[in-house]
Amino acid sequence: MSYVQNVLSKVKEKDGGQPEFIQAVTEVLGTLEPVFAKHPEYEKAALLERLVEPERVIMFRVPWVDDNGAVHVNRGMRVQFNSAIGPYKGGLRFHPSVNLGIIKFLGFEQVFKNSLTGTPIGGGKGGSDFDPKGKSDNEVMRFCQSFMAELYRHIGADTDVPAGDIGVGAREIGYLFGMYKKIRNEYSGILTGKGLEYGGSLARKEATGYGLVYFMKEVIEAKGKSFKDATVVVSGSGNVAIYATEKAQSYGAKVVAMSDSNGYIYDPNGIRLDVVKEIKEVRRGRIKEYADIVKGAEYTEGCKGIWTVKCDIALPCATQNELDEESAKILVKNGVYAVGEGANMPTTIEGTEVFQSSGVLFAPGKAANAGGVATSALEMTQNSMRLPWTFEEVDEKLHQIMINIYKQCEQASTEYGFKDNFVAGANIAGFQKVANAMMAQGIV
Ligand SMILES: NC(=O)c1ccc[n+]([C@@H]2O[C@H](COP(=O)([O-])OP(=O)(O)OC[C@H]3O[C@@H](n4cnc5c(N)ncnc54)[C@H](O)[C@@H]3O)[C@@H](O)[C@H]2O)c1
Repeated sequence: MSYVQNVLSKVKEKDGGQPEFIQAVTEVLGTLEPVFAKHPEYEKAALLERLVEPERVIMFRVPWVDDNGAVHVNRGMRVQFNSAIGPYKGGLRFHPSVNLGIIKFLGFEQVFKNSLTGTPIGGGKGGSDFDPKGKSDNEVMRFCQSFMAELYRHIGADTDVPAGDIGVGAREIGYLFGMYKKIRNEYSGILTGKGLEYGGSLARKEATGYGLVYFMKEVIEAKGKSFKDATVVVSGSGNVAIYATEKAQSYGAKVVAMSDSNGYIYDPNGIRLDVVKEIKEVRRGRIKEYADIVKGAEYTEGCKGIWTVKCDIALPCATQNELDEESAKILVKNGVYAVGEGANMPTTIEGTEVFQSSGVLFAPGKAANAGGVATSALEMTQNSMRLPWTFEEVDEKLHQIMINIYKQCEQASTEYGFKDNFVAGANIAGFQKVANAMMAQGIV
């Protein structure tokens, strides 16, 4: 058994109850064999064993009181996965599905993604099984305050800088930041995704979606294709989905479908993003309402059906494992030629294999959606300088970062004999920098 396989089987044994984490480790390690063949010194330093073990896992109780005076208790956690190249950085997710395995998978992915951005940030992730859906603003505030009353001792501008993720948007970041400042009496950039009035960065909101499209532009243009007049399907209708749609439309693409966790809308005339933004960003409603407002649009219950909509480019931007083998086969049959992951690990391993074996250009999330965290790093830079950049400055830097990530993936995949395999390219390029830093820093 090879060193890589050996470590993988140990992870499966030790973390058997964490399927998403095992999936993420399997996917990454599966592409690293040639790197270890070239670098036997990594095995001697037990590099992989160290890489798959978080540096620190913090788990804590989050008690809070609802508007009726009832007491609730949720579980909070922060996984500080790897700080070889910078302070831990990664989002907080508030969703009932959150458990340690999911947060570890996200933290593990984050290590490589952050490395790819070329900015000095390590990998971490956190969250809670709290569900903000249906809660009042005051309930969300009390929850966030209780969450930060514990988290504050573990984070810091040079230690760990969390951000938003599913269920953690501008409102939650504001409440979390306010509580940190009150407890510490310190005004520093301990969270990103902040409001513009208190240290946030212009273009952060747009960054993940825009970055995804910047990355896919490089991928498809290298093959002589273009977003102009391409038919695009975007799953989700949250932060990533909305701004991926906006940028794709600005390049002349026709986005015909979007979804939420209940179902999807199909609009043959092209999605009207102003309506989606009104429903999702202002009213916090359901995507279903779109079909009541826009003539000619249809709503279908069940979110998986979105992958039956014929398209040239698919951008899964909702959640993990939303695109499985069956859906991948339908997309291929319908002529999809490129898939770019806006969400983290939205495609199952089997789904990815379908795309790769069918010659579909497949861009994994850790490269394609890295624009969000890259811009968070730019927010950290602006906070340290105490000087904000304009929207155009940030957007230009983001665009350049995405082009660089594409180039790194391209070079690494070609160097190791995986041409056009962006999964291998992203894993190898992301890994290499972290591995070199870990080797330089000794056994820690
Ligand atoms: N926001 C960022 O900057 C960022 C950066 C990198 C990666 N991501 C990843 O992108 C994904 C989306 O994040 P977001 O920030 O847009 O979250 P969000 O909460 O703003 O939106 C998530 C959207 O997905 C929908 N959804 C949930 N489950 C679904 C399903 N099974 N099918 C269809 N739709 C479903 C929700 O209704 C919502 O519209 C997550 O995987 C997240 O980890 C986000």
